[in-house]
Amino acid sequence: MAKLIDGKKISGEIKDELKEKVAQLKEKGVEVTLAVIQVGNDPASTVYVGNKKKACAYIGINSLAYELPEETTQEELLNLVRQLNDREDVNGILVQLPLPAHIDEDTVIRTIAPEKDVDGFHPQSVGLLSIGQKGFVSCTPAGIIQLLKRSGIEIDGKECVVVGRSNIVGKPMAMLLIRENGTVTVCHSHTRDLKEVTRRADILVVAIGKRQFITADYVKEGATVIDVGMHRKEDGKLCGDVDFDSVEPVAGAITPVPGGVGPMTIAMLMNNCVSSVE
Ligand SMILES: Nc1nc(=O)c2c([nH]1)NC[C@@H]1CN(c3ccc(C(=O)N[C@@H](CCC(=O)O)C(=O)O)cc3)C=[N+]21
Repeated sequence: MAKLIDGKKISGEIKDELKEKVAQLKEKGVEVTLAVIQVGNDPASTVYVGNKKKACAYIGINSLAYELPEETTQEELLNLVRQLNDREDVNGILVQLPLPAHIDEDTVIRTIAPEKDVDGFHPQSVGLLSIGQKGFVSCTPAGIIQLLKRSGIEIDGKECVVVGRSNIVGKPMAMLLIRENGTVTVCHSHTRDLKEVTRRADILVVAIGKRQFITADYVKEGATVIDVGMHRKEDGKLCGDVDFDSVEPVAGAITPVPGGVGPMTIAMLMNNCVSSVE
């Protein structure tokens, strides 16, 4: 029986800490403001954006919501980002991804002022992370480090295996685990014997985007398993990249979906907003 890593509870603790910080800042006359831009009305994006607004309201962060139509041109979006860059009362800017196909995400991300890049997606933020200097860190991997630390799971000296090499999860996850003195291996679609590699992991982080792909035979007895995936099943329920029922009996600790990594992503976004004014 694995220990359940409760992302909902831990994210709640972080949000309460941030609420206190924001109240103290308010006493000094400092406000925290996040601008969230959504282009089009993809239902999943609308749910996430709604969750972000709710978290802002709870903590006491002002949120400005920009809901732009699907037909918005790249230049119109860039102009809005530039306006927000120039506004002194806006501390953080988040452009919800994915964007419609006629807009180049990379150009949009590069246009966000690095000091307002609360997603940690700007090349400057990524560069600072890779040389171990202060900057915004991508929220999902930052949240995973918090889950491990606050669950008393040591990273120092451990075999850490990350499955997935995306710019927003896999790569920054590897960087953060290195920073914590883990021994890190990154696997991806060209990895020859995936199972052989994942079975070495003391800490296994799975971000491959394949529903319930990781089964017990990929996991060493007692390993910590972190599931970044999110898929909706035919019955409407959410599940991850890890087959929870298969892996849970062999793992030492495991995150559920929902209630694991997802809520931590939002808590770390809030944390980045607060540190953008500090
Ligand atoms: N610029 C940008 N930044 C992002 O951080 C970003 C994004 N674009 N695009 C989409 C992804 C996805 N994402 C999630 C956040 C919270 C949950 C979350 O709270 N999940 C809940 C369940 C939510 C539900 O019930 O649907 C859970 O796992 O317990 C999930 C996914 C942020 N993203």
